[in-house]
Parts: sequence; C-alpha cells; structure tokens
Amino acid sequence: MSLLTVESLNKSFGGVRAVDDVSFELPKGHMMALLGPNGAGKSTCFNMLNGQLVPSSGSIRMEGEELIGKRPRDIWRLGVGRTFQIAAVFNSMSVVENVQMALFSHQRRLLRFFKPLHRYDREPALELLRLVGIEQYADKPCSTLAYGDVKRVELAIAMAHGPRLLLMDEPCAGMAPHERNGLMALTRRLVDEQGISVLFTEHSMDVVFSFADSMLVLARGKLIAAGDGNHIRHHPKVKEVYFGSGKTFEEDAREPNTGAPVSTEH
Ligand SMILES: Nc1ncnc2c1ncn2[C@@H]1O[C@H](COP(=O)(O)OP(=O)(O)OP(=O)(O)O)[C@@H](O)[C@H]1O
Repeated sequence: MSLLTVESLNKSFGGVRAVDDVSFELPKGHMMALLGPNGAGKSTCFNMLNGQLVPSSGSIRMEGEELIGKRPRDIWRLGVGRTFQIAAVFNSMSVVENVQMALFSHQRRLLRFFKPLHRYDREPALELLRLVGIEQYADKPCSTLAYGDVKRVELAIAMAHGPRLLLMDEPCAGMAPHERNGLMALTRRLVDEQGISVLFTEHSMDVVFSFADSMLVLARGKLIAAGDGNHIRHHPKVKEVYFGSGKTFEEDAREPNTGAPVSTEH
C-alpha cells in the first residue's frame, strides 16, 4: 500500500489554476522529487499536503486516512513533517536543546517549573544528533554553526516528531555543492534505514537525479510527467518546459574536484 495517495487535487486562486487535477502515489521508504519551473504549483501542492492550504477539490490520503479538512497541527501529529527553504531553528539555544525542545513538544508534555529544559530528553536528543552526524556540536549555540550543519539540526528536529512523510522545501537552497550532497546523502540514508518517505522540491537537478527514486514534473499546475530519472530526462514535455532555462539534467552528483561519489560522512 502507498503511504500517500493524492487524487484529482485542485487549487485555484481566482482565475489561476495553481494545481490542476494532480494525482500521484508515494510509496513507503521512497524519495520523490516534485519539480517544475517557477510558478508551476510546487509550493501550493506542499501547502495542501500539510494542511496550510485547503484544496478546491480532490483527495489526499495517508495510508487510507483523508487529510483534507484536518488542521495542520493534526496532520503534523499524523506524521507529516516539513523542513523549510530557510532552516527554522532557535539560534540562541544550543543544538541539543533545539532537539530536546522538539522531543518535548512531540510528547505534548508540560515543562515543570523547577526542572530546566536541558534535563529533559538529553540522551534521545543526542541519539538524533548522532543520526544526522553532528553530535559533536551538541552544546554549541545554533547561531555558531555552518549553514549545512544548521540544516542537519533542522532534520534532527523533524525526525524528533517521528515523521512517516517528510516534506522538504528546497532543502539545498543556499548551500555549497559539497554541503548539499552531504545533506541529501544523509536524507537518502534516513529514507533507507528509517523507512520514512520524502517528497522534496529542488531546483538543483544534479541533486535530484542523484538521490530521488522518482520525480513528478509540474508545469502551470498540471502534472506533465512522472517516473524515474531516465524517464524524466528524456521526456519530451519536460525538455520543452525546461528548454532555455539552463538546466542540465546531469547524470549524477559527484564531489567537486575529486570526482568521487558523494558520501554521508560529515
Ligand atoms: N496565495 C496566492 N494567491 C494568488 N495566486 C497564488 C497564490 N499562491 C500561488 N499563486 C499562484 O499560483 C501559481 C503556482 O504558484 P506556486 O508558488 O505554487 O509555484 P511554485 O512551483 O512553488 O513556484 P516557485 O518555484 O517559484 O516557488 C502561480 O501562478 C502563483 O502566482
């Protein structure tokens, strides 16, 4: 059974059909990219999946349960996590405290007046930092981290909520090539080892073709192609919408300068 089943999804803003009759299935343990030129409808799609926007019509089911009509908070509790283009962390708190806070909020517990935050859930938080490869920065303030590491903190925070589906909004925006390969290789490992599913938007085609199992391509709200890298790379409609955009559809991502395959090591 698919984790996510989207059927005939529509969203109009006045006369603009931002998402136009889109249907797809996302299997468990699968990494899928949602592609398309600017204004294609990717953000609108994401915002409907996590309940921020109410669709004009259609259906979004997670393991059979209809998500449309539920509040974003309830969808999040059902296991739909999200990371953002600009990482959302508390800069003044330490790395581990950010994750402790997320674990704490996930368990819906109330802070006890005399017990400081740092005494809650430190071990499980450290375990999550180990998972994303930044345990060594646990007690540093988030504000002192390199941007690639802040994105890892954001991933640990998202994992603290035990997602079944993680929506990642341009995860590599603003990152250097070696940082983005590291982050996506880590995400790939979380998909393979933890069995979560990931749907991500991304403008860097090298990242997409290296790490995604499959791709959806939107243009003016419509789904024009769906399939694996080979299918998408040679799809005439995809070539048409990207023609002249400078997108290269490279075969795979390699570490810059060395030509070595990317690694999840940090
Ligand atoms: N709140 C809104 N009100 C009116 N029109 C909107 C709104 N949100 C999106 N649109 C329109 O819907 C269409 C799809 O926009 P959307 O932001 O989903 O595209 P996108 O693929 O995410 O683009 P980008 O890659 O530039 O972020 C565009 O024509 C946009 O102008």
